[in-house]
Amino acid sequence: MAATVFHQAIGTLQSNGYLKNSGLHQEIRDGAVRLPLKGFKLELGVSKRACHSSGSRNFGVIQASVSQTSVVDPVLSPANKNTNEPRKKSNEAALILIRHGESLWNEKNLFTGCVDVPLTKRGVEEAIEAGKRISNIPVDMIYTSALIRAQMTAMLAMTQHRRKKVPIIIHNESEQARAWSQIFSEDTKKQSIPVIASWRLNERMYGELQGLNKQETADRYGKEQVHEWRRSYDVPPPNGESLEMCAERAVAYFKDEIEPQLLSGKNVMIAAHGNSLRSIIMYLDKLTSQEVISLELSTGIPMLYIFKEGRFIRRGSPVAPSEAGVYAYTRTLALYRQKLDEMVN
Ligand SMILES: O=C(O)[C@H](O)COP(=O)(O)O
Repeated sequence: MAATVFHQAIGTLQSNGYLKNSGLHQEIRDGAVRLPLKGFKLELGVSKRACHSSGSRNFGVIQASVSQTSVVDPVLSPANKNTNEPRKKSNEAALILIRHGESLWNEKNLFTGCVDVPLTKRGVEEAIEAGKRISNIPVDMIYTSALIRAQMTAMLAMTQHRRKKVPIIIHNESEQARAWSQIFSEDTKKQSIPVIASWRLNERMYGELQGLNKQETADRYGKEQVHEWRRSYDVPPPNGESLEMCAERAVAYFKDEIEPQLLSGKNVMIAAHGNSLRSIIMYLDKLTSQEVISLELSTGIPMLYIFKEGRFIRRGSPVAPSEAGVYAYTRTLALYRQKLDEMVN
C-alpha cells in the first residue's frame, strides 16, 4: 500500500531547468528529477501561482510528493520495534558539502580565487544558518580548504550542532606542530571532530583576474569572454586554472583522502568553494563537462549526499533541521536524530 511520506516545496524551477534554492541547482530532464532511491516514487507538480513572473528567471515552485511503494524503513515502522532480528550493520555515511558564506570580496563583486578573504557579517549569518540546517546530521570529520572563508564557515556552522562536539584543526605541517597540538585524553578526543585543511580544496586560482571587479572586467573584455573564463570547463582565465585544472586536484583529493573515510562509515562535512565544489559535484553526480557549465552554487547552503554501497545519493539541501525528507529514508540518520532527541529530553 502506498503511503505519502512527505510533501514539500523543494525549490524554484528556472528557465534553464535547474532548481534554485535547493542548494544544488538540480537538473530536471523531461519534467522529472532523478531520485535514485529504490521503492520510492517522486511526483512533481508546478505551482501555477508562482509561475513565470515577468522579468524573472523563475518558472514556478516545484512541489515534490514522495510516495513509498514497497520499502519500509525499520526505524519509522512501529511494527518492527519488537522484532528480535539482529539489525544489519549500516554501511552508509553522510556527506555534507557547504560553499562558504558571503566573503568581503563576494560583496564587492571581485574575483577572489585563492586570495584569502574573510566572511562578511552576512556570510557569518549564512554559516550559522547552514549549521542550524544540518544540526541533526552526524559529522565525524571536517575537510576545508586552506582559506579562512571556508574555515570560518565550517567552524560557525558547527557552533549550531546539537551533538556539541568540538571541531579541532589538525596541524600536521611539521613535527613540532604535531607534537605541540597533541591531546592527552581519550575522552576529550572522542568529544572532538578533526578538521583537516588542504589547499587542494581551495577555490580555483583565478590568475590575473584576482582582485578585479567582475562587472568592470565584463565591460572591458566583453560578457562572452568573461563568461567563458568563469564557466567554461577547459578554458583557463589568464594565468589561472580552468575548472578542469581545479577538478584535477580537488577531485583527486576527494578520492584519495575523503572517499576512504566515507567507505569506513565516517560522516564527513566539506566546507569549500564555488568551483572546487562544482568539480566535486561533477564527480559525485557524474555530470558531463557540458552539464557542469550550468551548475551554480549559492553561498552558505548545505547539500547532503548519502554514500551507500559505493554510490553517492543526492538528498538535496536540508531546509530545516528536522526536515522529513532527510530522515525518512535513512535509518542511520533517523536513529542518530532520535538519539539526539533522547539526550535533550
Ligand atoms: O573566486 C571567486 O571570485 C568566486 O568565489 C567564484 O567566482 P565565480 O562564480 O566567478 O567562478
